[in-house]
Amino acid sequence: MADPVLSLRGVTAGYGPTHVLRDIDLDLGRGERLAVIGRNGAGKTTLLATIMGLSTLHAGKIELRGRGIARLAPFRRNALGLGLVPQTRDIFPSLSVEENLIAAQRGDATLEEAYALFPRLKERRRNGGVQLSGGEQQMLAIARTLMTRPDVILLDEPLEGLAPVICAMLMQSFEDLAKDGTRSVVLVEQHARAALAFADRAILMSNGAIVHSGPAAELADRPDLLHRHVGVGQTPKGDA
Ligand SMILES: Nc1ncnc2c1ncn2[C@@H]1O[C@H](COP(=O)(O)OP(=O)(O)OP(=O)(O)O)[C@@H](O)[C@H]1O
Repeated sequence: MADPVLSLRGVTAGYGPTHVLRDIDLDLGRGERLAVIGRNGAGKTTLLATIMGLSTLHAGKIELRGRGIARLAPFRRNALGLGLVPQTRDIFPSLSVEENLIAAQRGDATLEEAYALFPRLKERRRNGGVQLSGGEQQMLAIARTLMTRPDVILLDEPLEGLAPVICAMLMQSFEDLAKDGTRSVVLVEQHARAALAFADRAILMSNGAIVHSGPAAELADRPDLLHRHVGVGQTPKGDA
């Protein structure tokens, strides 16, 4: 890939002395949509954590726009354009929606942009984080990350535990985020079908390694691979 925005080479990482990721090579193009698929414990969250600097890097290189970032603290990586929406959402429950957004604001990011993406948050702007539904909390978590002006957005299982109608709304927001082609979006999802329909390219992870990488549409036509590598109950057809 010519001039990837993000590049990992020979990355082995984990938590303390534990090794979880094994020899990961990955390039992400500018504006690319990448789906990361795999069963529970495959290492998907650890991959995002490693890109953000939230795990222990044992070996390998991580570059953002050609600059080595492996030694930088997470907040420095965020300032350079990496934004993580964690599975835990990490909103401030005691602050209002608007206060949550302002607390995350960096540079010329505006509340209007966040509210344009999620009009529901504007309606709920004076509500406390704790008063929000699960779907609204996820919208707030995504909007908070957007307020840091990332050009690479890492989404960790954003659909988990949410009703189908909310999942559809969130998938539409990811389309909106990616549509002008300047932001790259990495979507970790157990809803394999939804993730593959969104993505340009997909990687399958198993046991801390990338076991398949290719066009998302191609993987969508490989029920054998999806069956083997996506967790129990994730039937390849008819998944949300
Ligand atoms: N903080 C931690 N300390 C030690 N080991 C961890 C830690 N977090 C995760 N692991 C281990 O790393 C492995 C990969 O976990 P990870 O959360 O990256 O998988 P995942 O593919 O994101 O799965 P899930 O869908 O359950 O989040 C698992 O064996 C897990 O037990």
